[in-house]
Formats: sequence, structure tokens, C-alpha cells
Amino acid sequence: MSETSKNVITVRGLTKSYGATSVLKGVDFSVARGEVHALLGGNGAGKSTMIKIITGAAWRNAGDIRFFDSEGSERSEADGRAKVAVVHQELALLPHLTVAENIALPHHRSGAALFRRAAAAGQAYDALRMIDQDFAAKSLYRLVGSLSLHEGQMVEIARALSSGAELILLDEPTANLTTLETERLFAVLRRLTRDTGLSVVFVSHRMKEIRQIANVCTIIRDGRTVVDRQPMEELTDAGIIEKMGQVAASHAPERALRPDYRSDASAAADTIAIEEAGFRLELSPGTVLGVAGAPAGPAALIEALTGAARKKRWTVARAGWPDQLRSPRKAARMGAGYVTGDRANKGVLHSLPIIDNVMASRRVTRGALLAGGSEGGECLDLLKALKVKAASVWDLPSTLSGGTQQKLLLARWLGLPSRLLVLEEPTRGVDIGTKREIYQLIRQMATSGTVIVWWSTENVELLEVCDRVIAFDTEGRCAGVMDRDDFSEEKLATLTGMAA
Ligand SMILES: Nc1ncnc2c1ncn2[C@@H]1O[C@H](COP(=O)(O)OP(=O)(O)OP(=O)(O)O)[C@@H](O)[C@H]1O
Repeated sequence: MSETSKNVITVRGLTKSYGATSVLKGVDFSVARGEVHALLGGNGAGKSTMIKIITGAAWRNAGDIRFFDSEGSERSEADGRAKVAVVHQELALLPHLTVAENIALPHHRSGAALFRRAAAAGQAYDALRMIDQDFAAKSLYRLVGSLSLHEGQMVEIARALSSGAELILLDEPTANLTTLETERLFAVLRRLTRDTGLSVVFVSHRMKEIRQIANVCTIIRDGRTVVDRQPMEELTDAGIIEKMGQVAASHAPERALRPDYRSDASAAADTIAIEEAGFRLELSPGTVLGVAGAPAGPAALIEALTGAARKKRWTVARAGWPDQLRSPRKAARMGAGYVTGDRANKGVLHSLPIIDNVMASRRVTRGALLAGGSEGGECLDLLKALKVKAASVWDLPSTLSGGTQQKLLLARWLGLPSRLLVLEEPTRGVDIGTKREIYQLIRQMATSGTVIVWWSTENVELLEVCDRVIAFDTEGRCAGVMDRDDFSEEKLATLTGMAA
């Protein structure tokens, strides 16, 4: 068997332009059977565009894509594509159908296929239990619209597995998963690649996970392949970051930026207290509180902090605030900012231009409905602070890469004099270099007295940047609060019920 015929796919010299913008300038990429291949690159490097071309969702201008079967014989592009499944950052599920129906969808591509409910449920169950037996048993007939983001992600991965794919492209698959779910997913991927010869392409900006799961990597930078199929053990983290063109940004966040508000007499008045039965936590101005754990606990706290809670579990108290923040609008007016983790459905305003997306919070908090003359300049400054490159502030967000859209949500609250800023996975999909910059920005916002409450499924970043971390167990109960002095990954994993 020749070197190429061990591959499931070989891509050579791929180019792609959108109008005058050249996005791919000659990408080479190949994946061998049975490997987990990390596809790396900064935001906007061209990873998603290449994936779209491979799956047929976008046209290429030039370049060669060849697919192979397990014998090494070349397949037609149509046959090859039929063996490729992709799970995008934004899920592609039909909310009004059940889990089983969503997973069964690819089995009914052929016009002649009959939809048999029992068979569909069987196929869905088989796929889902490869990921999570318990979830498979309980969720087959639930409507997808009622699932949490991470449950939806599991359904998408199960659908890819059940479609008979030989190559699965996972675009940031762990972004919504907890540590334990991530480990489970990795165990599944390892088993499938080893036992069935499945090939996995793994796009991620989480270096620790990349190291855990990938055997080999390709790095794309500014539309070109700069590292082509290199074993992971031959590259250091610093080497990878440098190849991505992000070396300058890879320093630790400045923790010293935090002032000691506790000695300030006005601090008591500005302190925010969060309270539920038998538990109270006071957050002095300038505190960065990390929130860790499976979604149920963090979600309830965040709903209370952002004025969206329907149940009265938490009280949020601050001098001058009403007992309950009764609506998101009221919370925003009171100086409570919020960056949602559900970028696609609750964050990005898809049909409005970049400027409206960035200036939205400023318009609400300032009470201005019409764009002022200075908005254009202010928007450009915010984009610059987050290194967002956009051809025009009047372009739609869909012309930006996923990670860059995430930066728009953060830009919304950047520099606003908030008393409280609630962040849900603010670095989701953001590249390694920019993550570091966001850590700095979070610390800077805290320096101005803002209390930051930050939920992340990436425990390492919480421990690196926060002053305190509140941990929730898998049932959504508060399991404890850790102070900086006793931070440890093991302890946090135990408190959140996610120790391996
Ligand atoms: N429809 C479009 N029109 C114009 N430009 C586009 C369009 N889609 C993507 N681009 C541009 O193509 C470039 C590559 O985007 P792509 O989504 O492939 O990046 P990426 O490497 O996947 O980034 P990320 O890590 O943020 O997901 C970006 O500069 C983006 O702005």
C-alpha cells in the first residue's frame, strides 16, 4: 500500500476566495485511516472554510480533493463525501424532532428509504450508547428543543457515528462539554479509531485537549498550510503557538492588576452578595469569581444574576438594587452585563451588521435607540482592542469566523462601566493567543471595580485567572467555594463530581 493510499482523504493546493478576499491560498491536508488529527490555526485562518469545501458545503476555486476506501482505491468525490460527517461549532439539529429522529436523519438520504420508527430508535440508541449509556436510555424520545447545549452536542456526535462515516470532522466538539463529558468523548473516539479504523479530525483551541487526543497535527495560518501532518510529540506547545503566528500573546495574565478593594471603605456598599438557602457569598468589587461544574448549577445562578430567573432560588443583593433583578433589561440598566454562551441563538444578531452587534449593550444601557455619530469610531476601537479584522463594520457577522463572532459578544461589554459582568464561556472558539488577551481584559475590567462572574467548562482557565471559584456538583448543588490559595485541579474536579 502506498503512503497516499493509507489516507482516507488527501487535499492539495486548495484555494478559495470570497469576492476580493482570498481565504485559502493553497492548503494541503491529508488524514490517515484510524488517526485523530488535530487541525489547528488562529481565528480566521481558514479551517472551517476548508472543512466546508471537503463536505461540499462551499465551492473551491482550485485544488485537488481525493478520497480513498479502506483498500486504498480512489473513490469518486460524491462517494467519498458520503463517508464524511461533520459536527460544527453551531449545532445542526431540528428542535421539533426527537433525539431518535434527529440521529436517524442521515439514514434516509435515499428517496427510497422508508422511515421506520422502531428501526430509527434502534439505530439512534446504538449510536448514543457509544457515548453515554444513561443518556441513551433516558433521552431517545425527548424533543431536541428541550436539550441543553451539551446534550445536543452528544446527539450530533451520535448522528455522525450512526451515519456510517469513516471520517468525522469535529469542529470544537468540547466547547460545551464538561470535563467528564470530554473525557468520555475522548474515550469513545480512541476506541472507535482503534477498533473500527474511524478517522477523526479535531479542531480545537484547547491545547491540553489537543495533546490528550491527537496523534498528529496540521497547522493552517492565513490560508496556507504551515505544518503538514506532523506527529504531536515532535512539536512543543510554544512551537505550535509560534507556527500559528501567535507567539507574542502567549504570556500569563497579569494577576497583579487587581486592586485590593477590601481595604476601601466604599467597597462594602459596592459588594454584591449572592445567596441561596444555607449559603451566602460576598463578592467585593474587582473580584473575578469562576463558576465551575455541569450546566444545571451555573445556569440557575447566571439566570438570577442576569434577571432571567423564573424560579426564586438565588437572591442577588447590592446597595441600590431591587431584591430581584426582574428582567434582563432591568439588570442591564442596573449595570449588570451578560455575555451569553449560546452564541448562535442568543448572542449574535445574524441579520444585523457588525456595528449593531457590537453597540447593542451600549444602546440599551445608555437608553439611546438611534446610532450616534461617534458610534462608528467607538465600534472600530472596540474591534481593534480584540484584534477583530472586518472589511467593514456594515458587513454581516456571517462573514466572520466562529471565534471572531465570539469576540463581537465580548466587545459589546468591553469598557462599559458595569458593576457586574456575567460571562458564559467567553473564550469559546477563541484562538490561543486571543484567549490570553481576553484573560488580560477580564482582569482589567475587574481593576475598574466590576465584579466578574465567569462560567467556563475549561477548569484550567478558571484556576489561572480567577480569585475564587464556586463549584457545582452534577445535580446542580453548590459543592463549595475555593479561594486562590487552595486552588487545585484535582480538588475542583472532585467538587464538581468530575474526577476521573
Ligand atoms: N461568507 C464569507 N464572506 C466573506 N468572508 C468570509 C466568509 N466566510 C468566511 N470568511 C472569511 O474567511 C476567513 C476564514 O474563516 P474560517 O471560518 O474558515 O476561519 P477558521 O480558521 O475556521 O476560524 P475560527 O477558529 O474562528 O473558527 C475569515 O477571515 C472570514 O472572515
